[in-house]
Amino acid sequence: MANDSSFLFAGIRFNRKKFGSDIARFQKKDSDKNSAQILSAVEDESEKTIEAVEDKPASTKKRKRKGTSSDSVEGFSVFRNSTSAAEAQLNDEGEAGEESVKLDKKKELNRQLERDAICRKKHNIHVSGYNVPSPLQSFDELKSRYKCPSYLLRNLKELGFREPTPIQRQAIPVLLHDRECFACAPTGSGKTFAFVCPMLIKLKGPENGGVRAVILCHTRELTAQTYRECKKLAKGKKFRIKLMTKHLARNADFSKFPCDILISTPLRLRLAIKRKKVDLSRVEHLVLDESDKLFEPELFKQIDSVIKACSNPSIIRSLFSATLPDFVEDRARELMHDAVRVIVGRKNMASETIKQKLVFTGSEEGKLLAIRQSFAESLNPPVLVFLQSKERAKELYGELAFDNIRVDAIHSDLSQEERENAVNNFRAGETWVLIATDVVARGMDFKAVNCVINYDFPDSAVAYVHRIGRSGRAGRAGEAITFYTEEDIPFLRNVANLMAASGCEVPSWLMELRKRKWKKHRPKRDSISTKPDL
Ligand SMILES: Nc1ncnc2c1ncn2[C@@H]1O[C@H](COP(=O)(O)OP(=O)(O)OP(=O)(O)O)[C@@H](O)[C@H]1O
Repeated sequence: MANDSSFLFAGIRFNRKKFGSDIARFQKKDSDKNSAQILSAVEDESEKTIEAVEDKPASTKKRKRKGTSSDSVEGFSVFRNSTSAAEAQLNDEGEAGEESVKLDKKKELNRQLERDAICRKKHNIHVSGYNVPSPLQSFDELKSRYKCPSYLLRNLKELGFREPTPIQRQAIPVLLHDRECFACAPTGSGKTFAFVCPMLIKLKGPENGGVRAVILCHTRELTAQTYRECKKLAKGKKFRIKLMTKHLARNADFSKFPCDILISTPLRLRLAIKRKKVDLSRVEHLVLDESDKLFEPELFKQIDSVIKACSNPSIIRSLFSATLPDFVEDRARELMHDAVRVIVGRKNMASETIKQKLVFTGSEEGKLLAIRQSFAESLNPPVLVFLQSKERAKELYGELAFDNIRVDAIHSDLSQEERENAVNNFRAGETWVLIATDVVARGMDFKAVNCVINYDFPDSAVAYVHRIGRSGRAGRAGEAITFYTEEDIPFLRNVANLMAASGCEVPSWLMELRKRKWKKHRPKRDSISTKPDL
């Protein structure tokens, strides 16, 4: 397991055993030799990963699909091989020019390609698409390359962001070049700033005349958190950033008050669209955060109406998540024009900074004993405990509420105010143990959660990755404990695979179990109680 912040700045999934020779190579001091070697390693990979040189910003006014020839990259279809695009650019420019100018340009282009390749290799960034902009070497380049305003640089400093995370290095330039983008990077790796930063730079300053940017999140809690983050990053500039509340969705007329950035759940925004209270035809930036969740059937209708309402032909859409199933990639390709695909580490992986453990509890009663024993031995708050339903969350709360620990619960049966209080108290450290359903499993940034306990086995690999990702954020170490009973054994191998892939030690017998298709495993479980049945 990687320690401290190395994960944050180096991406996930670096199998040290497998790539031992590469590590040795990277550690050599001779930088010329080093970069040449890395470059050749990258070139070796060029059939798998397309690296590209920084290009002029694409025209946003009338974006068309640039070619439909699709090559297979890492098993995925991409829009066009960007290596050939870089060469094409050279040929175009060179035909009329002097031979020496052409040569100089070629050299500069190669140097740029080399720098990009080294940076991407170092940070485990994989890109595909046509003419992918160069990654950021540092936050300083926000100023030198993109004239980032000083208020934003100041806010970055205040927040203590010294270096861009891998997703920020690549996604920010992509969006600043007006390219649509779908991105997958580990939980807690700074995806929010990766889409808010280019949005603020592009919007420049407040303007009247309708909503200019929309961020969609799947829960109210996440919209509130994103709103707060946006405000922090925009401090010093008078952007009108609005959080779509129930009241606004029902009553507000957005044509009557200015709004630069609107943050909403799809349900609330759809309601406002239906009531003709909001006009999205001028939206220039649309972000779908936790995009795979938004594309699930129960939310798809709602986001579809938002996407249709955002009818500006030069809109830039982007999709972000820590998990990117193939069906979302397919949707993204249908939806987007000339998009860039950015993957940090490997898709759908758990974060490497989390120490993961499986605990056999035999029965439901065994789980209750195990959690009590674990808290009695060492309770290291804050701790998040996940259950498969609100009924079970209430039951566990009923059991632990009198155990002399500061415990609270959050689930969909609570009012909005109660949910907000539960989140705020947990953030403030007043609640030590927060019992939750999957309502806070994605996107929520509770700083320094020491341990996530999967009291109930998660119902899918995606749920596992997001739940445990509430811990081990921003490069910090975290812990995840997953209880399992007989009923969960068929799915153990799937968790074991995720554990092994993120560098955790897994007993060999687990890896010998059969793999099962893991779809919505939510068995009926005995109720949680130590009281004898009467
Ligand atoms: N460049 C940076 N340097 C240090 N910390 C950062 C940087 N960028 C973001 N962070 C911090 O990292 C934490 C996680 O960021 P964020 O919530 O955006 O993660 P995420 O990738 O969206 O996670 P999830 O997939 O769970 O939604 C936040 O507390 C944020 O302030």
